[in-house]
Amino acid sequence: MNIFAFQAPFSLLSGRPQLASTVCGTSSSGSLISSFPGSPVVPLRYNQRASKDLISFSSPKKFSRTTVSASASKYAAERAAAVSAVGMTSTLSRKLQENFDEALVVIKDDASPVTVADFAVQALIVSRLHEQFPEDNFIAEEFVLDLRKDMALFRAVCDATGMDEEALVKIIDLCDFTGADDSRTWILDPNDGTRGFVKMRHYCIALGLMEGGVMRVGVLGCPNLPVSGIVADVGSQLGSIFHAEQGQGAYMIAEKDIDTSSVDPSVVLKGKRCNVSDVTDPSKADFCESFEARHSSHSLSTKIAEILNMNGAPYRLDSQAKYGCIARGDVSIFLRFPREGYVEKVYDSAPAVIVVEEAGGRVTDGRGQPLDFSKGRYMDNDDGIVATNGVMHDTIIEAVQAAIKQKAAV
Ligand SMILES: Nc1ncnc2c1ncn2[C@@H]1O[C@H](COP(=O)(O)OS(=O)(=O)O)[C@@H](OP(=O)(O)O)[C@H]1O
Ligand SMILES: [Mg+2]
Repeated sequence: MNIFAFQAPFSLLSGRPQLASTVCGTSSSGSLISSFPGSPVVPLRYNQRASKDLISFSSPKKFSRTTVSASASKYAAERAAAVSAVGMTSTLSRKLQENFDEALVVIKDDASPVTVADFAVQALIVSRLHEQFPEDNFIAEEFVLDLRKDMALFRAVCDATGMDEEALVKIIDLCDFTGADDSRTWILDPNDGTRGFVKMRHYCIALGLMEGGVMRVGVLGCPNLPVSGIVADVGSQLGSIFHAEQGQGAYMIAEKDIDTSSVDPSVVLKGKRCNVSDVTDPSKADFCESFEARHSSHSLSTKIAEILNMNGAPYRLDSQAKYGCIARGDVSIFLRFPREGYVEKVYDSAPAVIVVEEAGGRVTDGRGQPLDFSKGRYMDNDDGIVATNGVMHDTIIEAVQAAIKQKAAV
């Protein structure tokens, strides 16, 4: 199948599903639609690019680190490479979601789905970064083992990336670094929120660079997130890319404004500065959480909201797009409480944390302790994750602890 050959109609409204159960269905044209009861179904069309743009993505112009001007920040070359690669693959993911083929989904051992987009994005980003930064290490979500489970999927990933089978396996196999704290390691979730992706909701391409155990760069590509506001409406322009570098602030750029054929910082590193909200009273704050109740306890977050007199219903959306919404002040609080036994992976949050922090926010575990991404693929954190605009953080942590105690007492 040539994934670039046609552009299926596609619509999406994100929002607060628990206000009234969100209606999801399939339109006569085959596209998934979602809406709130009582409101009209509003078809939204993505900005679409010519297919030749997509195909040229795999061969960007090359810039070595020495091409960065003397005044550029320490990780400007890395940030530009990451923004360019995420911009390119955001557009590819959109095409793959528009032309989603449910026959090409493999179920992994943890019972979660993986798609052509997950593998294609991982392969394209890692091959670009490996070419530019050959000494760097990679931790990314997907493994060759799952790619080999379905030959049709394997071939579709080759088609989408333009890579042959051998090259594809080599690149995906690069992504299981288990080394030391002082290394330079790229951390990638190529399709954060695959369940959202297959259900035509939100997902995110989340990429970060860690050096010496500290996050230095973070980039979030959110193809279905409007460039302003969380909820897509008629005429919304979709495709928000967030990027941040340690000490340099956080920025948001519309996906369509990125020159993905370049990795020159002066060309690529553009956007609007992100600042977290200035809400100081939790009862006036909006919060967000996972769409999937299996990923984060909605009952605990409801209790926390009660303690804080937060009357507004939460925004529920998949992926690290939620952290982008905190960074640009759309919402002020993000709560995440996975079920007992779930082991947090670094790519679930590392790229996003630096984006929120550089926008002035705070991200900790549910006890208020910093998150540690330096121990390899898996994190030692059983306390959930709380992200806020900073000023309310201690108050929210107190409420989290109070809610956990109340729940335990029942
Ligand atoms: N079992 C389990 N428990 C808790 N959290 C989990 C689990 N599996 C995946 N995650 C989180 O799920 C989101 C995306 O993960 P993935 O990229 O693996 O995709 S998938 O949606 O699970 O298919 C992302 O969170 P949300 O998007 O907020 O739901 C991951 O951090
Ligand atoms: Mg993923």
